[in-house]
Amino acid sequence: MTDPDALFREIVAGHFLPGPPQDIGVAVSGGGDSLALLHILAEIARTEALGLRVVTVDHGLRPAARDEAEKVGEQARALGLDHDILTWTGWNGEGNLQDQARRARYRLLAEWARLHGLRTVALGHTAEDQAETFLMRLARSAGTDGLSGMAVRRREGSVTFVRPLLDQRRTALRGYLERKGIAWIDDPSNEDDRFERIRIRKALDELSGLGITVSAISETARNIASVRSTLAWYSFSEAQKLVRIEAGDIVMARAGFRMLQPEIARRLLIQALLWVSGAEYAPRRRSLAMALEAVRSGTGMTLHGCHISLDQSDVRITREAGAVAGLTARQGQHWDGRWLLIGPWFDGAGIRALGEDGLAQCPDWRGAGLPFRSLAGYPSIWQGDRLVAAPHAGFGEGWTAKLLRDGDAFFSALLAH
Ligand SMILES: Nc1ncnc2c1ncn2[C@@H]1O[C@H](COP(=O)(O)OP(=O)(O)OP(=O)(O)O)[C@@H](O)[C@H]1O
Repeated sequence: MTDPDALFREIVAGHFLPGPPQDIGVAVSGGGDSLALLHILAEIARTEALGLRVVTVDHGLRPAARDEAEKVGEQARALGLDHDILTWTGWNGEGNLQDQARRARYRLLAEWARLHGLRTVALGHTAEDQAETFLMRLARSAGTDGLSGMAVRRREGSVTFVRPLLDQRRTALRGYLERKGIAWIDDPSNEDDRFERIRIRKALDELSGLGITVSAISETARNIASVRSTLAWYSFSEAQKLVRIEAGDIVMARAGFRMLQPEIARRLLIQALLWVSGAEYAPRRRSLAMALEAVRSGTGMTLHGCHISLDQSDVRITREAGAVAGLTARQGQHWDGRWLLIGPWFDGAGIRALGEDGLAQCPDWRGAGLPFRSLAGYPSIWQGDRLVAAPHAGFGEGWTAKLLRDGDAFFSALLAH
């Protein structure tokens, strides 16, 4: 009979080895899943060239959380590992708490990893987490992206999050901990019916009687993920043929865009809107459907802080001047998250959108090759009400605007999403 503990080690090790020696981070909440992950990794690290550093996020939401984090610290130290506690203090009492806490956690984990030079952070999600995520997304009528579930690996900037236990069952991991005599913490919010995830977890118990089991759902998520990869590949490949980047605009050949399958066109448009606006989320499905219809009928529209316009040959996605009208920045600061202005800075100079009023002062704007409407959303230098320079509209000497968003990122994001 196969030793179940050895099997866990083999499965987890397969995500990190073989390869050159490396140090990885392990995010441990103190719950059973992540604690099992910690101990399995520690066993692997005993014989392999794998360095571990452990981290716990204290969300500051429950008084006991600090204590629990300290307990994780004790376990880590007993294994001879360094442990850090990161504290989140960001909740303003508004919005979806669980969602905000999750986002903050990933942000803190990524910053922590960068600080310690770790390129990889392991997370303890299990097949149950995957099934719950799938059902939650089903409730929101998700498409292929959402129903693909969580990825085993997900890159965020220079840090990759890895979920080596994503195909493993929670009970099996609890069995591992029990065999080793390791105690874990049951988070009381795991019983709190106010949280959707908990209600879904309970519903899953019922559904499994109908054959809608954790493993069936996980397998479906994997099937859909495979379709998603195919769609992502075709989107990338079409983008290579149709898309060019002009200054800060995404421009797509109109005739080619018309010929795309609706799902591919949708993906290209989402990515263009995200790249131009810098937004974290895609627009809602309905808004996107309207935008695609507007492109098809040749009218264009405003969406997600961007303007979609058409001429004879192209579809252009540009920053909407109105969305950046109130944004200002000073020397050395980024404007609209993507522009840096370089030039003869002086006291009192500031950046803002060129706007129609600014453009009216740029007699040579046509020479720039960008439409009037686009140019209005580009950065310019002002001293009070006086326009000093508008690099994209050919106004003012000695100033350049450096685009900080990498054009390649547009194409690679099509593959990643
Ligand atoms: N407070 C935290 N500190 C560090 N890592 C965390 C924290 N919360 C969650 N994680 C990481 O994210 C993974 C999944 O998060 P989830 O919200 O399912 O955690 P959990 O319910 O606390 O479960 P677990 O039993 O895995 O610890 C965890 O396994 C762990 O790797």
